[in-house]
Amino acid sequence: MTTMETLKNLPSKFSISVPGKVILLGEHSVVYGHLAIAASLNLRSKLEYTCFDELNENDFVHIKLPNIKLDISLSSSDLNHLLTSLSSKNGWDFNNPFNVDFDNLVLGVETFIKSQTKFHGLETQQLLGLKCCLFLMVAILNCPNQPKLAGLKPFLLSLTSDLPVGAGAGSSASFCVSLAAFFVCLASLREEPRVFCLDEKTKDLISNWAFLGERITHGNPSGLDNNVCAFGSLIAFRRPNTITKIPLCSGVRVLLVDTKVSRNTRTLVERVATLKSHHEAIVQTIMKAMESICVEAEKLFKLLDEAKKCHSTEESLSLFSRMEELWSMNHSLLQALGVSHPSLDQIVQMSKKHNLVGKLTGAGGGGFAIVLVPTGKEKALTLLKDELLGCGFGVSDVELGGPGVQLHLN
Ligand SMILES: Nc1ncnc2c1ncn2[C@@H]1O[C@H](COP(=O)(O)OP(=O)(O)O)[C@@H](O)[C@H]1O
Ligand SMILES: C[C@@](O)(CCOP(=O)(O)O)CC(=O)O
Repeated sequence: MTTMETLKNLPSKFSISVPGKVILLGEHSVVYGHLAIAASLNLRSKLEYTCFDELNENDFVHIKLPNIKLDISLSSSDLNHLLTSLSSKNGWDFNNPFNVDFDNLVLGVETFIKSQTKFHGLETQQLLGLKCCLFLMVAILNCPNQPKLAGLKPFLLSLTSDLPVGAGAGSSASFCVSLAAFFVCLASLREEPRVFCLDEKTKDLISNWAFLGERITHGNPSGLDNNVCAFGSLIAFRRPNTITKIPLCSGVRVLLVDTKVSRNTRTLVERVATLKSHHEAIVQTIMKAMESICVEAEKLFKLLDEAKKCHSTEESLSLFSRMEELWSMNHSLLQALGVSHPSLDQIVQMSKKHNLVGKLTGAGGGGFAIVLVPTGKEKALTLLKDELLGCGFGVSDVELGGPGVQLHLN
């Protein structure tokens, strides 16, 4: 498979891949405008597009989402029905996702879904996935000033992911960025000149569209997840849209530990909002401390990069040890916000026994913990992995960084 940056015409088949992410520091406080640090993962989602020349009225848009066991067909008349359900009177512009009449468009998509008996009985994850998909399709492909949905050739969109759904590894952002990239690509290739270039400006547009998809799933997302999935690498992020790429010393590794406890990001973000409304000054103080941790960590990552480049092992080890102190403090502050879970605390304790440092990642309440893997601690890591597996947790040793959204010709 060839990775491309530019497409000059719409091929009959192509695919898009997008990484998952791991938040290293600053989850939750990032929702309130504080700094956070996150990295892309080497686990990816892959969206495959296949276009059909023959018109099949009953299977005009075929969407396969095997990770959430959803396989649906929309006929041409379903599509017309979907478009007539949209009640937004305001125009919006493909290049300006934030001008979209979000609430009314979502309402239109919901009305359409409710009107279709074939969608009755879908589970929450399936409904959310379908809602995101249809919303991004109509919002991106059917801007009132340049309607592009009518006149499309029938196509199959199939999206599979290496990422566990709903565990804090960014499956939802990776899903939304994949969809946004696909529809932005289709929209661009239907206009003269028919060129789609995956440059930084386009990645920003894709990320902003994906943010609206994330709003459907999460309610009040910070924007961190869609940005790190779109741009990849290691980034420091501040709401609404300040992104700083941090040079990534090669081979920064973390152990992802799956508690196998399911949780819901929206509920956890709401839990913190409630705590904040009850104890404004205290929660603000906790969040300011998280901000300071992230500012310090950003500096340490830069120093680590330099130390690694100079092969200064002693300096690297001392910087890793300071980073571990920051991770440990961040976990305790998240505990204070009420978003940890006994299984997450158990993983942090087990890591400590082996002289390693872990913390929760993402919304908390279950999902994943991450353990920092400094150079030279291989033996401790192996022992910890065995112990974690023995307790029924899942482990995967992952390298941080790697490309954001990519385009592939099959
Ligand atoms: N591979 C996928 N296929 C379809 N929908 C997905 C996929 N991955 C994520 N989603 C959507 O994202 C939601 C999970 O979001 P969330 O709970 O935030 O999990 P995570 O922390 O993994 O991002 C699912 O309910 C589903 O709607
Ligand atoms: C809690 C929060 O900071 C991170 C949520 O992460 P996740 O989607 O659960 O991995 C929310 C956000 O940034 O939108």
